Amino acid sequence: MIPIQNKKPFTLVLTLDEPHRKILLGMKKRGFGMNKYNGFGGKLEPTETVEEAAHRELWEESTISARNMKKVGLNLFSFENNPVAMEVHVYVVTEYDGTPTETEEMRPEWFSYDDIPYDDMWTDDRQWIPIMLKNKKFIGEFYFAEDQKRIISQVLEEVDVVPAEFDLSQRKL
Ligand SMILES: COc1nc(N)nc2c1ncn2[C@H]1C[C@H](O)[C@@H](COP(=O)(O)OP(=O)(O)OP(=O)(O)O)O1
Repeated sequence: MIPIQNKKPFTLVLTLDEPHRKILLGMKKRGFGMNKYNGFGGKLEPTETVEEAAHRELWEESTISARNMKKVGLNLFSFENNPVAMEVHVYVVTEYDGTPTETEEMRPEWFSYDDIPYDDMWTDDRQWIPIMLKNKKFIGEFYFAEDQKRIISQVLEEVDVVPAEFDLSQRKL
C-alpha cells in the first residue's frame, strides 16, 4: 500500500453554464499548479467548514459568489516521497452572482465541454471531469510520480453519496 501518514483538506469548485455546455476554469498564476487550468479552490482557514472554504475560495479567486453548491466528488492525491496526501472536495456551482474576473491568483476563462484544455491541466482531470459533466458523483485516488505529471496508480469509482471525508483506512491503492 502507498505510504500515506496524513491528509490535508482542500476545496475545488467547478462552475458550469449548463444550458450552453460551458465550464469556467482559471489559469493558475502562482503557487501549486501554476500555469495549469483548474477549478477554483484551496486550503481551509482554521475555523471554516469545507463548504464555507469552497465559497470563500471561489469568491477570492474569481470574484463570483455561488448561489448554489453541490458536492460531487472527493479525490485523494498523493505524491511519491510525500507522506501527506491532498484530500480535495469537489463542488459544482450552476448559479452565481457577479462576473468572473481576473485576480492575483487566477485568470478565469470559459470553455466548451467539447474543448476542455486537458493538456494544460492536472493529469487526473481528464478522468473525473467527464464523470462530473454527466451529473455523476465520484471518489478517486491518484498516486503521482515525483514529477507531479505521471499517474503511477489510480482508482476512480462512481458513487451515489460522496462521503464527508476520505477514510484513510479504506484506501484501495
Ligand atoms: C494533483 O491533482 C490535482 N488536480 C486538480 N484538478 N486539482 C488539484 C490537484 N491537486 C491539488 N488541486 C487543487 C486543490 C486546490 O483547489 C488547489 C491547490 O490549492 P492552493 O495551494 O492554491 O491553496 P490556496 O489556499 O489557494 O493557496 P494560497 O495559500 O497560495 O492562497 O489545487
